[in-house]
Amino acid sequence: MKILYEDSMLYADAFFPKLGEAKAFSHQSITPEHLIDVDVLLVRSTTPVTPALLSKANCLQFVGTATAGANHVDVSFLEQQRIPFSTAAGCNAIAVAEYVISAIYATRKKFATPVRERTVGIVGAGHVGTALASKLDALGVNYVLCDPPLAAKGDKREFVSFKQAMACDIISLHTPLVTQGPHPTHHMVNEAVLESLRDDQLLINACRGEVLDNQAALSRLEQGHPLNLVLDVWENEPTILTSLIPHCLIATAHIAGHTLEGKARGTSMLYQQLCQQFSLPETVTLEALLPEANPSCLTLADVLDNHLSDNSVAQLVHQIYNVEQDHQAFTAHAMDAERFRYIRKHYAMRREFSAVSLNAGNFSESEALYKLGFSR
Ligand SMILES: NC(=O)C1=CN([C@@H]2O[C@H](COP(=O)(O)OP(=O)(O)OC[C@H]3O[C@@H](n4cnc5c(N)ncnc54)[C@H](O)[C@@H]3O)[C@@H](O)[C@H]2O)C=CC1
Ligand SMILES: O=C(O)C(=O)[C@H](O)COP(=O)(O)O
Repeated sequence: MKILYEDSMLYADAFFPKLGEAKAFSHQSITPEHLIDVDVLLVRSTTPVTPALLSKANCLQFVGTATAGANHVDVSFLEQQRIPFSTAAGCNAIAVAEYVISAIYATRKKFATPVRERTVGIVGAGHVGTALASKLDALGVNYVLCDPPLAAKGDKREFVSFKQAMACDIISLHTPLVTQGPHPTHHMVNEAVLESLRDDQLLINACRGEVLDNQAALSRLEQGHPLNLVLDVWENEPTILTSLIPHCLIATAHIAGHTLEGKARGTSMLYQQLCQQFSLPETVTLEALLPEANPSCLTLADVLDNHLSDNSVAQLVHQIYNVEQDHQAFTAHAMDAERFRYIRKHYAMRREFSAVSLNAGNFSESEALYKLGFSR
């Protein structure tokens, strides 16, 4: 079996050579000729899987993306061609949720009300939205969920309307990019929605750039209306609207999902799916590959006051991941497509909270921190 995989798939060289002849490619140099005689194509979001790319594929039996989003793949074309396709659904949900938690606490001083007294409107209650909800629960922060497709499918959780979600103190977007059908998300946050936002709201977009009308946001800011933005994703990546960057409280290069665990899980999920698809035994496990975090253990007395104040949560969370550092790196130099790609390619992947165990001592709210994701 010939397997062609994108070179940014973490630990791919530990997994795929066990299944056949495995070869890496770079998204910038792949051509249709590379697909000749290939059985399996594995990508991340940087390789658009189009009819043109597959035009010379003569024996393709499986396409997989080691990502949650699939808007870079022409899924209906694969269906027409009867080529099985799989995503790595949920692989980086925790990573994105932890990015959002880090951002909420990094920007907290901009707002008069403490985080615990604000409500988060989570738009899209799938893997990421649910992981975020669970972490907010742990911290005692209120949230509401908005997900009309899930509500229509009979999900039993309580949902609010999009309008209600957009009235929340903090709005966090976690939908796929959908351009058709009853619940499109392309420019879901458009000029009219932006106009309805108050000065004391925070809008976080860590799903897909095109869900927020970037030009409308810039126009509003340039007209002098305050808009508190945290943007990890941008329209037209990597050729983004650079003039929007200086207006953002936090701006990053589509790295919310880039924890070591999130990327590794993406690769390992595709490995498992390939084994199933071709009835092959699974001989490699992710657990055996992940290195120990540094530090791998924190003692609470060193980092926290005696309760979960905003400052103490920020202090702890930011020891593991402070999104402000990614913001500094993103804004340190002039941005263009090359720089955007460079930052993503050389991103020093962070660890998830679960990689760190807490020595909680007598800390009264330690259970909340384990629920937030830290290990015991
Ligand atoms: N910044 C980053 O690094 C990452 C970005 N993402 C993006 O986040 C998206 C969500 O990821 P997951 O939660 O894993 O996907 P998911 O498929 O588990 O959940 C998405 C949810 O959005 C809901 N939804 C769809 N249309 C909606 C609408 N119009 N209004 C409200 N809800 C709607 C769906 O019903 C679904 O429950 C991905 O599709 C991807 O585009 C995902 C991971 C990393
Ligand atoms: O999983 C997704 O969806 C994402 O947005 C990924 O985090 C994108 O990462 P790359 O595939 O661009 O490395």
